[in-house]
Amino acid sequence: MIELRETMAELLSEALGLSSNYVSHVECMKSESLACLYYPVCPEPELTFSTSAHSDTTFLTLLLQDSIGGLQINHQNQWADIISNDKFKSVEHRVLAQPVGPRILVACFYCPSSRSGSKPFGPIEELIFDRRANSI
Ligand SMILES: O=C(O)CCC(=O)C(=O)O
Ligand SMILES: [Fe+2]
Repeated sequence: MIELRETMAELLSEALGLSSNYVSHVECMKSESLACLYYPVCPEPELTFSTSAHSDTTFLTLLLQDSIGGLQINHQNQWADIISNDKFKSVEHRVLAQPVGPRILVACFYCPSSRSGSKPFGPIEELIFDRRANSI
């Protein structure tokens, strides 16, 4: 997972047009926690959700899931992502209950290091769009 984090940090940095070590350097995904999720078979999935709509507060979530399905994302809502200044949004998603299964997956949540305490994170300076400079 550590190697995967380093690779993802490099790819995310480059996708933002930043130097490849940028995300790693600011330590916004320095620590990770794993959750093993188990969704039992639901006899009446149309009456409920496995997980209601939400967006993760982590910097990045990676999922290793089986073939049962059910995860949905919402492209319509405009959620602000203060780290990448809206370039990467925290996508709203939910999980439908399934009449088959169980559904089993592992979620890895990447967060700033707990050792960085209350270190504030703001928009990446290089990504701040100056409307005044572009209005001429
Ligand atoms: O079960 C899933 O596919 C997603 C779980 C999830 O959204 C979460 O743990 O934050
Ligand atoms: Fe989630």
